Amino acid sequence: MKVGFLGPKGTFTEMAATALFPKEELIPCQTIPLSMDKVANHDLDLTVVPIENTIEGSVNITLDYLIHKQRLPIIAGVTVTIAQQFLMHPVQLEKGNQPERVLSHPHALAQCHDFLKETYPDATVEYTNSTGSAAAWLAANPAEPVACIANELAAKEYGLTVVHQNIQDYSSNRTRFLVLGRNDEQHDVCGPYKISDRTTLMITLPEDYTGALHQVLSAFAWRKLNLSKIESRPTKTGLGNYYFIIDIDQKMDDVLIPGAISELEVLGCKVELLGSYTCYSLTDLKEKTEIRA
Ligand SMILES: O=C(O)C(=O)C[C@]1(C(=O)O)C=C[C@@H](O)C=C1
Repeated sequence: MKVGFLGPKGTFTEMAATALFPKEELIPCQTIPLSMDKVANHDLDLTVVPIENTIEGSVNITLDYLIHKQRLPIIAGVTVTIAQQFLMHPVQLEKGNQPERVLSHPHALAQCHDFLKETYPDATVEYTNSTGSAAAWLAANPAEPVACIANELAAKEYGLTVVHQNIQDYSSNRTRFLVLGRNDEQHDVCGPYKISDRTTLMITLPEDYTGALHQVLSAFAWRKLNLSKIESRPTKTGLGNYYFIIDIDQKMDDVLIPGAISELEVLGCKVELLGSYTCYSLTDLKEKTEIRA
């Protein structure tokens, strides 16, 4: 089986993909949308994509591409501890150079904002497609006084030195990833620690309907269906038009969730099922060693 991830080697997405699919062929992709296109075109069987981070919130590119461009079903979820490291090329360290620029993925740079402001206030930041691609750039440009933010896997992969460890501004830094597949195929995911089941729905409210969101939430509340996330994103059709992504803390059943969906449809809402799946966790494995003191 071919499983895509945001490449190159050494990204957090690769960590998530390796944990869920240790025996499968993992294929690095340049961007998240490209990995989703490849699943739709049958070049890949599955892809692993970041969806939500404890510090930075939703990964909008994933959510928007999933909703508007490639509606791939969600097969599984996995939460990973995110420990960011400040890396430099050993050649630069031998020369005693300070970094003039710091490269990384926008989410990784945002997760380390306080650290950068306090420790390297004069360095400019530059965005890359992933933490791994920032590390790969450093490896290919040893003469440049540049640092990057990436993980320990990337330091090993690209021969870089960890100058500062665990530099994220909050020790509880976690990212949740989704596994996306195709409608017509079933896949076994073998996660390290199962933590919960989830059903994700996309709900579009009828226009100009007073109290619509309240009624939507009531349909879940009186059935005692626990919601772990509710998120609004623009429909992209006009200012003020939103849809809601709702995560319910259980798998699709025969009675409660179908009942809530029917009730919402009677109210004029459009309800689409994005997936009903198991969530795994990698965070318990390294929790104690990776948290910043
Ligand atoms: O650049 C990476 O290493 C990624 O896997 C992407 C990504 C993200 O999109 O948020 C994943 C986890 C971390 O939060 C930082 C970056």
